[in-house]
Amino acid sequence: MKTLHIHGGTGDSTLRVGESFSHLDQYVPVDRTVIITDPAVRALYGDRFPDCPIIEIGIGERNKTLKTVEFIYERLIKMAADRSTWIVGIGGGIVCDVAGFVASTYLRGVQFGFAPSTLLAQVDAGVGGKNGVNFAGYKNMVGTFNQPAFVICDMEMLKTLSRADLLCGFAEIVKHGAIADPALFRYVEDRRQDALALEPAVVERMVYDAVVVKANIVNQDEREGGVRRKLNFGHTFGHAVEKVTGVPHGEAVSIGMAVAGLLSVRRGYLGQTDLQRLTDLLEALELPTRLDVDPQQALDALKRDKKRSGDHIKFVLLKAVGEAVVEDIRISELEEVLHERSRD
Ligand SMILES: O=C(O)C(=O)C[C@@H](O)[C@H](O)[C@H](O)COP(=O)(O)O
Repeated sequence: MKTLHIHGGTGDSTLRVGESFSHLDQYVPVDRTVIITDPAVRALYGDRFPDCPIIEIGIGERNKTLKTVEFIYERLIKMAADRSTWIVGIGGGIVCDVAGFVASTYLRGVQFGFAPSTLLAQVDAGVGGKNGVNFAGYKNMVGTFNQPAFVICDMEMLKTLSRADLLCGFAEIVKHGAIADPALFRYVEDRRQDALALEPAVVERMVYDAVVVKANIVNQDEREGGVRRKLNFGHTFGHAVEKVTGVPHGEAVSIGMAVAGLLSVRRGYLGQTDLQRLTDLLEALELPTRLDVDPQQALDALKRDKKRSGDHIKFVLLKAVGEAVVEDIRISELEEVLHERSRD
């Protein structure tokens, strides 16, 4: 097991990569803990949960809502959960987002931790203390910055993931390499077959290196005033694709990274060779890089992004593999790129 720390404004987060989630009882007071999970994760791992009350939420992005949050508040009140209660989210990105948001707001905040069960949640949603829910058609519109006391990344849990879920996690690992760690990017290029076969040492190294990138960025800018925006690489357009097509988050982010790569080339920041490396790697990981959606519909969804201001939007571009920059771009510039791409 390897340990990392995030020092947040509201508290510190200890990230334990390679720890077993069966050791959860060492990190929480079991008699004062409530677990939030979903039925699929409970069916797979419920027999190894510590003996605590469990609140189940529905599976899928459509449950990442204030309605689900309200349902949990009601259950917590019925259980007489008080300020000494701990909340632990065991599940994927949606469970972590909802559990983190509830824990940060119930009684103005109680202690919480995560055991993310998907690769995507281990390297992204579970780490960094940014949790929220969708609202009125806007993605992650209502949320909090608040660090979980601990995050347990148990590699064993990845063995029950579907191929599609696994690939979505690799999209976020590629993102971390692309924005800040060329060695991680190269390692994924070299060892992608072993990673897809879930070779334990290879996956654990990729998770650890990706978490190092995220922790370093969050330690510099917890509340996303500057450098943290780079973690949004591929997400600005990706969220629009996700909304319009309903494709899984990681696939949408993969398309978003390819589009951001094209924009980076167009602006003269990124060389064609590096763009090719990015799209080759995503495709080798069986991730999509092309838009199978009406560009206009995606643009309309993009205009509803919370990072838009007037006719500009904050966009993360690449200067090289391993180096990102955040720029305001005109939506019309993005429109040109999308129309060009859909004509190819
Ligand atoms: O932790 C962050 O900061 C990120 O932006 C990570 C993203 O990969 C993540 O999906 C995030 O939830 C997107 O945030 P949003 O602010 O664009 O809703």
